[in-house]
Amino acid sequence: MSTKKASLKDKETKNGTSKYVLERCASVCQYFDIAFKVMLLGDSAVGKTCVLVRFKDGAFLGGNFIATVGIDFRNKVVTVDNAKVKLQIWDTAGQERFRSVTHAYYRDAQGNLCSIKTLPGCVCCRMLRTRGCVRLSAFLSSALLLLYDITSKSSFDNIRAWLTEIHEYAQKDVVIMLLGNKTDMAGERVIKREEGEKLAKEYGVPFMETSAKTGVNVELAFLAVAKELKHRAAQQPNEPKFQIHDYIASEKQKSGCCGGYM
Ligand SMILES: Nc1nc2c(ncn2[C@@H]2O[C@H](COP(=O)(O)OP(=O)(O)OP(=O)(O)O)[C@@H](O)[C@H]2O)c(=O)[nH]1
Repeated sequence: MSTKKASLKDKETKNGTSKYVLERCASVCQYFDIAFKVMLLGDSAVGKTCVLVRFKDGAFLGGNFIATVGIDFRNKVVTVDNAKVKLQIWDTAGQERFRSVTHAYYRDAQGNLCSIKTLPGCVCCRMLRTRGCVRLSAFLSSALLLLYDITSKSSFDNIRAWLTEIHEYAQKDVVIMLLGNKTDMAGERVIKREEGEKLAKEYGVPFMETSAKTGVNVELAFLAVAKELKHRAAQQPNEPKFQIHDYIASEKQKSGCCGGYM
C-alpha cells in the first residue's frame, strides 16, 4: 500500500470511518450507476460457466470439462441507455449435490443493499444514507438465465423442474430467460429450436439459442436482461413499459441472426 493510502487509512473521520475506505467506496460508486444480479442456472455441463466466460472475457473455455463446485461470481459493467449497469453474475453448479447451495442464493438475489463486498469494513450503505447517493441504491431486482444444451434431451426435459424450483425459491418478479446453448454443435442437435420456443412460450419467458463457443447471442442475452432490469428500476410513470421480446427481436433483425420466440 502506498504511503499516501496508508496515511489516509490511518486517519479517522468524525464518525469513526476511515477516510481511505470512504474514498474507495466513493470511487467504486462512481464506476457504475446501478447494480443487478444475474444467476446462471441449468443442468451440469449445459455451458453456464462457458457462457459467463464468453460474456466476461470474450473467450471460449474448451478442453476438459471441470464442473463448478458450489457457486462463484464475476462482475461486468455494461452501458444501458447511457447508464453504467453493473451485472454481478452468479455461476451456479448444475450438479444435484450442490442444489441446496443454489437455493440459498435465489432468495439472496434480491434486495442486497451493499454491493461493495470486496472492501473490508465497507461503509457504502452508511454513505447512501448520509450522502443521499441513490446510484448504488440496491440490487433492485435480479434475473435468471436458465440454460439447456441443445444436444442433451435430459437437460431440456429438466427445464420444467428448474422452472418449478425457480417459482418455489426465487422472488416473484425475477426476470427469467431460457437459453438453448451449444448451437454450434448442429450435427448433434436433439432439441429443435421450435421446441425451445414452445416451452418458453408456455412459461411466458423470452428465449434464444446461444453458443458460448462462437459467442452467438451471448452478449444479447445479458444485455436484454440488463435493459429489462434497468427499465424496471428507473421507469417513469408515464414512460412506456420496456418490451424485452421486442428488443430481442429488433436486435436479432439488426444482426440478421436466428429467430426465436420471445
Ligand atoms: N461446442 C460447445 N461446447 C460448449 C459450449 N458451452 C460449453 N461447452 C462445453 O461443455 C462443457 C461444459 O461446460 P461448462 O460451462 O463447464 O458447463 P456448466 O453448465 O457450467 O457445468 P457445471 O459447472 O457442472 O454446472 C465444457 O466441456 C465446455 O467446453 C458451446 O456453446 N459449444
